[in-house]
Amino acid sequence: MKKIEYLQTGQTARLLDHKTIEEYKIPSLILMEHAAIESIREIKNHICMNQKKICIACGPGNNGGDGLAIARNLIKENIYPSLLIPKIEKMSKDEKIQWDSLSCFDLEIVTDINDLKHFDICIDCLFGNGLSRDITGYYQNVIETINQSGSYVISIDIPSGIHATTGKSMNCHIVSDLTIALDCYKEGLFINDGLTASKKCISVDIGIPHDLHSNFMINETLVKQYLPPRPSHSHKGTYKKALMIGGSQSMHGALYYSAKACYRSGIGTLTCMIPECIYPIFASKISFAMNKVMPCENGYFKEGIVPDLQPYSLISIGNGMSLNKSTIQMVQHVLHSDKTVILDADALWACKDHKEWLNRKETTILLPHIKEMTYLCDASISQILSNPFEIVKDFCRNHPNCILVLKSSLSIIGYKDKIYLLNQPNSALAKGGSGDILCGIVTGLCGQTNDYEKAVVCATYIHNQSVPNLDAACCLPDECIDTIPEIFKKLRT
Ligand SMILES: NC(=O)C1=CN([C@@H]2O[C@H](COP(=O)(O)OP(=O)(O)OC[C@H]3O[C@@H](n4cnc5c(N)ncnc54)[C@H](O)[C@@H]3O)[C@@H](O)[C@H]2O)[C@@H](O)CC1
Ligand SMILES: Nc1ncnc2c1ncn2[C@@H]1O[C@H](COP(=O)(O)OP(=O)(O)O)[C@@H](O)[C@H]1O
Ligand SMILES: [K+]
Repeated sequence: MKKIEYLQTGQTARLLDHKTIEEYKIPSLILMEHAAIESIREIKNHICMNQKKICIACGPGNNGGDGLAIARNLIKENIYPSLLIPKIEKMSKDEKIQWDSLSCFDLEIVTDINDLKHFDICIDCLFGNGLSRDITGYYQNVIETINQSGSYVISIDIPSGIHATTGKSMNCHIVSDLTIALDCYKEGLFINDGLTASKKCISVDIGIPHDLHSNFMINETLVKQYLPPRPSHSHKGTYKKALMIGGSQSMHGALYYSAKACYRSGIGTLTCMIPECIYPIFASKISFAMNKVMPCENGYFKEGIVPDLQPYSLISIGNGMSLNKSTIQMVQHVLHSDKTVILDADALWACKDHKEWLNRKETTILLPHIKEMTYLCDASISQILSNPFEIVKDFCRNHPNCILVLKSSLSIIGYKDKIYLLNQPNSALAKGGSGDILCGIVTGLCGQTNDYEKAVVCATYIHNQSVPNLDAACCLPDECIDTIPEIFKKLRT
């Protein structure tokens, strides 16, 4: 079974290493030994090492120390790697200990960088989390030679040259076939140059106490723990009454998708508030939800309407509403209520000049894609793309009762000082309508628990897993929605 996986910046990962060593009194050499043993286990899961020419390229820090510990553990299995090593006097304290522990073995030392071209497998232990400046000269030469060698490249902790926090290449970087992140994934693996620096990324446990972590990768194991139960003896009133506000003449499909996905995800009762011009078509497509029909003007909600929100405990707003004054008025009215609110699509735009509306006592859940995120912060699309984790953290620090899902092929969820990352690209969702489905699943799950953080994590995962058995290019939103029951079933087993 897959395990719980963690996420940190370069700095916070170092802090956790430090805490483990200083407070938990676990020596760094023990962590290094775990790192070596677990890395070898994973390497074997990916490539056969027998009869292969293997080189371990070690840098001057503890990443290099990991490499030497891997070498010693491989010898136990009768595998004798060659080593590229720094000058002994440049080695860190722990790396020197690892080097001394190899003194009784006669491993080949690579002295000519050109010889790096002749290995089947290269284990990259040049730099990890301690990379502090641009790589030039000798190490640049090493990195470029490894990249051109055609070997199967395995990077330990992070591809050398990628900054663990920013994901930016420090002048040059290794491109790896497999990256084995030690203890936790570093944010830099998923952004900027980091995103394409590894073909595959996994993490291994190296003995850092799990309770030190509070930022998670969203995977099946986590979601199984977070999914709200569905007691057999429940009835519709056990769950919440949700109201979905949205729709307009030209976009009636958006609310239809949200409503259908919401019902598929377990809501107790659902009312859809729509402008009257779309009532006939909407009612002909949806029979399970109640409809609250409001006056309309030019195909949109009429300005100045003040709907009664009292019967509902959960309100989503925004899908298919359009950018106009009545949307702003409705969003203002909803955010001034004492209800849990889910803001999506055009409702996010409506908050552009009114961020103070988000300073509410009740929970507000926001589901922006990258463009919509520009309405919520003072950053451009390119600034958000190159720094998404910091943008999400900054927003959540300033809006402590908001749960933010920054959506793209990677989705980042922020709540207070916590971060979750979903990194499972699914291009079936790269279509209009997908966001509306997410809004529906979020509403459905929030209708079954008051732990909205967990509900949003589950919803984001369930949405991401909706892959009909069709080519990704060909899926319709309805077909994605129709996979939701199977995903729930799998999560409950
Ligand atoms: N005790 C710990 O903290 C553990 C650390 N581990 C490993 O240790 C790594 C971090 O170790 P370190 O902090 O020693 O850092 P690194 O091994 O990443 O490298 C730091 C060393 O590289 C030098 N350096 C940095 N940038 C350079 C550049 N551009 N050109 C040339 N030299 C450069 C620094 O002066 C320093 O000597 C982790 O990524 C992980 O692989 C693991 O062994 C697990 C336990
Ligand atoms: N390639 C992809 N991989 C994973 N998820 C994706 C991908 N493309 C889109 N998505 C997801 O689909 C949804 C699209 O939302 P959005 O852009 O708001 O769509 P719309 O407004 O058209 O309904 C988001 O949840 C996003 O994370
Ligand atoms: K490395």
